[in-house]
Amino acid sequence: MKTVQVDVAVVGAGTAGLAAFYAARKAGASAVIIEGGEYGTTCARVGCMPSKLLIAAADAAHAVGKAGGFGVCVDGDVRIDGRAVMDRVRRERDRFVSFVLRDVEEIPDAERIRGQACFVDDHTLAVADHTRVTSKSIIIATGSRAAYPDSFTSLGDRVITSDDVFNWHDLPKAVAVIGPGIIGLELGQALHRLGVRVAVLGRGGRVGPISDPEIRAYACVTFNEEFTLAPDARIADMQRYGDRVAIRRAGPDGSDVIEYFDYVLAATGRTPNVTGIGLDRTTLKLDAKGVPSFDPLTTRTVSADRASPIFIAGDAGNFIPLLHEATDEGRIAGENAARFALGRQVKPGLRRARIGVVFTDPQIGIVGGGLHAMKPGSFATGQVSFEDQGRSRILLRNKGLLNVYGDLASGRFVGAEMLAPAAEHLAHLLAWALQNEMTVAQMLEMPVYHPVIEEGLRTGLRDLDVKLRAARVNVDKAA
Ligand SMILES: Cc1cc2nc3c(=O)[nH]c(=O)nc-3n(C[C@H](O)[C@H](O)[C@H](O)COP(=O)(O)OP(=O)(O)OC[C@H]3O[C@@H](n4cnc5c(N)ncnc54)[C@H](O)[C@@H]3O)c2cc1C
Ligand SMILES: NC(=O)c1ccc[n+]([C@@H]2O[C@H](COP(=O)([O-])OP(=O)(O)OC[C@H]3O[C@@H](n4cnc5c(N)ncnc54)[C@H](O)[C@@H]3O)[C@@H](O)[C@H]2O)c1
Repeated sequence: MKTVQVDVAVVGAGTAGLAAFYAARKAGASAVIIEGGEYGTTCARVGCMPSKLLIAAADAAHAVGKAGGFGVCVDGDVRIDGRAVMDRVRRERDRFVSFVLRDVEEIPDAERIRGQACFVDDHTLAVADHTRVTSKSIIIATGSRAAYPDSFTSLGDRVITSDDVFNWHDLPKAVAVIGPGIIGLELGQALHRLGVRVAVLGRGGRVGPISDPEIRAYACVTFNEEFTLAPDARIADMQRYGDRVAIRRAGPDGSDVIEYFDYVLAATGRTPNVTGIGLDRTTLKLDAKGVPSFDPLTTRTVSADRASPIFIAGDAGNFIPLLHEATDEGRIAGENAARFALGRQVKPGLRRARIGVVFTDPQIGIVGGGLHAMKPGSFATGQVSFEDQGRSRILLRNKGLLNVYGDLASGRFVGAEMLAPAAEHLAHLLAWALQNEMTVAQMLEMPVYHPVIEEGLRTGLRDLDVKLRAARVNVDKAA
């Protein structure tokens, strides 16, 4: 058994782990990074990048279908070559992965350890059966994995997760996507646009990360115009039937509907990789899901009896499982783990305004914590529909509804939920305003070009401004 002694040991060489490792070294600590799986990160291998590559192909197919609306006639058959689609997805994915691999290979061999790491105690890790690492502080950056109910396993190789999709060499004919969350909606719509028969089936009525009932209802109708989305599908039974899966569920009129699919794509959520890594041998406090409790500002975990030497970052912490948050948390964890190891004070790091984008069409955008996180009665809502919005109509992308929320007491913008064309851009503008604590009146002083989709956002903000002013007049009158 080899032994290694360092200031900081990072478990997991994903986005958060790499950011943590570089930050710890930059802060003057000696560090090692331990990887139990393949190098390359979830984002590049099976996450953000391949999913957006698949969506890009789907959007190209969709654009051909819409061209007639502009008087541009594509005569003859439009054929989707599934092999070519998947070939590009895998080729470009491999290119993104290669950039990560190049960076990882620049890390000196002595600072990189391969193998599954497991805690022995708060300061010690066993890596596979070959290395024991003793470290002044440790960062858990082990990521997450797709999770689905045990009952799905009876479907054998017919149940797949998003990881499997990006290794396909061709497109199947029919896929049932279970779980209308972020992954289910993105992949479900993309597969549909690529000619796969798709049904996206949920439980309980959720649609992606949307918590505003108006936006959710609008999204549900809009997506259903294109493909089957049943957020509360009431699946009675899923059975393997030869090489296919038969799904029995209640149809709209209450009668039984049975449909057959090549695969069930389980998109029922992800679970942090914190089981089986020996956390029971540490002094960490764990939440109900077995995830270490931690302070999101410092990323330091909470230990039973003293200042914890263990930090956590990225999906492993299950706080905001998004790429840019993994990078931020990794950097904060790396800096703080180094400070702790070198006998300095742990400090809060920068946490940015919350933003979420789902790459459907129209896209979903959430800014702030979402409607469900806001105190009832404390805010007003401004609204805009994109159905008659100038630029959106020009582009034939006039589908969408946006709600913006403003704090009644301060007049500040506090969040938004939308299904909108170019929501990725609208959400960024709004997130920047949120982080700068702008009032709605200040936001309306900002320039808006013509004709652009942002004019729609301005209409929503004007509506909100009127409501905030009216509320203030009422308060003044009452006083
Ligand atoms: C299909 C899909 C699409 C996505 N799209 C987006 C998107 O568009 N935008 C966005 O912001 N986010 C997106 N995400 C989320 C984003 O990919 C993750 O939030 C991010 O990759 C998490 O990074 P991480 O460093 O925490 O985990 P990872 O990159 O998974 O790194 C964790 C590493 O730890 C290793 N590991 C685990 N256990 C051990 C152990 N015991 N010992 C040693 N090593 C270990 C793993 O092998 C892995 O390499 C998507 C995710 C998926 C699945
Ligand atoms: N664009 C992006 O930023 C992006 C894209 C993909 C993934 N991600 C990240 O990946 C994470 C995981 O995504 P996800 O879509 O797997 O999880 P999710 O939590 O967003 O969605 C899971 C969905 O499955 C449903 N569900 C759970 N169990 C079910 C069951 N038995 N039957 C039917 N439905 C069921 C839930 O109600 C929910 O709608 C996201 O939270 C996000 O952080 C982000």
